[in-house]
Amino acid sequence: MPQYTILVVEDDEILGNNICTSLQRHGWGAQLASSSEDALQMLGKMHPDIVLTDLNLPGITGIELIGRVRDADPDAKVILMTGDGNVQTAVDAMKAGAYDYLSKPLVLAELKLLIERALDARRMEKTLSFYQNREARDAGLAALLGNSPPIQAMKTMIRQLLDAEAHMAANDLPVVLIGGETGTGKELVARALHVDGVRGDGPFVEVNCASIPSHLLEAELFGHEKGAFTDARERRAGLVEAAEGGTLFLDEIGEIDLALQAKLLKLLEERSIRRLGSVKEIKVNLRIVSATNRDLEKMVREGKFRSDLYYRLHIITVNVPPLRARGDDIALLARHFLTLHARRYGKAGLEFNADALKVLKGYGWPGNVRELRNMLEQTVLLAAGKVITPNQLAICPGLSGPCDRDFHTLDSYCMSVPSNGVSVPEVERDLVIKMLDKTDWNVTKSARLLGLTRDMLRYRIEKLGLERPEH
Ligand SMILES: Nc1ncnc2c1ncn2[C@@H]1O[C@H](COP(=O)(O)OP(=O)(O)OP(=O)(O)O)[C@@H](O)[C@H]1O
Repeated sequence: MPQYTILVVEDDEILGNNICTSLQRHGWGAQLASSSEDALQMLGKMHPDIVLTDLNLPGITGIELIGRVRDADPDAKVILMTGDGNVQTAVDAMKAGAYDYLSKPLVLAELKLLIERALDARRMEKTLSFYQNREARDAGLAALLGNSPPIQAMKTMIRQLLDAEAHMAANDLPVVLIGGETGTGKELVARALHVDGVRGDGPFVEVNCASIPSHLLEAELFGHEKGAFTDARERRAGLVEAAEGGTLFLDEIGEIDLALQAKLLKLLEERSIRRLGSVKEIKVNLRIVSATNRDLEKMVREGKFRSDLYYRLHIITVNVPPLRARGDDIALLARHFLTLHARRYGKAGLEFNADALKVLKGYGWPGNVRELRNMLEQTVLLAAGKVITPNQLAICPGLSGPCDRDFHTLDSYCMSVPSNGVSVPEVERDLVIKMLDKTDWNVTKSARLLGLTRDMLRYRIEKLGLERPEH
């Protein structure tokens, strides 16, 4: 199925069919409507990316149709084909909300270029609205709960940084590297820097460098020209361009390979990119924040991470403390997530008893805040009464106390073999779900921690019919 669809509205059937054939030859889906009325009916079923309409149509005119399409499907881009070359018509079309216009007789190469541009714009808007919707759900620093000394010290440092940045030029903000174990809240910190900072009105574009295979990451980041590689059927802007005026958050920066590291260095140094297959430099104006749970210094020593990139990335470093070092914040966060999940599952009034709080505080939390949140979801789901006791907490009692083990070791500690037998497929399912929860459905990371390849894990996710739960 073609990735993009175009609805052509043209009452001259021969011309309309010719346009559709030409568009299909470029790999786009195209359908013909011979009147505006037909087009409006097809709109609901087809949800085209682009509506290419003639001006002079019987019944509803092309200009009127533009407004109707904008009302019915605001995401579709409308291009008007005008026969008269009249400037006023073009102005009316743009006022009505057209993306652009073309004069007849059509030059197919021009039409193709215009459609590529409109598709680019549409893709970019989609990306931005996705990120902006996500962003709207989260506040800035206020969303980072916790009053323990290490969290307070971190928040103070962030506030000082934001204060200093308020007096700086927006395109001169220092690059920030956020460090900390998995699940500590690095992404929340990155969002806080964005939302509470001078670029708060711009987009926040997050790229998880670990979840995109490295051969695709470059194209995702920098975009590509048509034909730059086998699958590059369209010209596409990358996520760096999508972050223009806002923040580019490179999560799990330690996972990118050395070749791409060189390109990132260029972005940081020259603030410009080149789409794959293009010779044109595009200047970008954005703030770069990155995060990692890896020891980048060690990676530099081992030759796995470029030292020049490392020095560029960590001009300012924010270290997010592990949950086990946050004392009373554990109880505060636990109560917060208990209330949150209880509301979701319609189980108001849940509370921990004193022993449960003691167990929570004494546990090592290798998966940090994410583990606490996920664990409590299960607790709430299974809770029969109002009071949560230690045995309702899905943590391994043997792990109470500081924990410095990795996931592999941890899970092997959690294994017990019931005397009435165990089903291996069930264990497999359980293990996959637990690991995906632990990594917030980061397939690459889960695969690594399970000792599988990404494809093997993907296969299992499909086979087991697993879907990421909505939060
Ligand atoms: N201080 C906090 N207050 C409230 N929620 C928090 C806090 N810290 C983390 N969380 C929540 O815990 C979860 C994990 O946080 P986040 O994704 O920011 O961690 P991370 O360090 O970026 O993880 P990873 O290293 O795996 O990418 C999220 O749901 C986040 O909202």
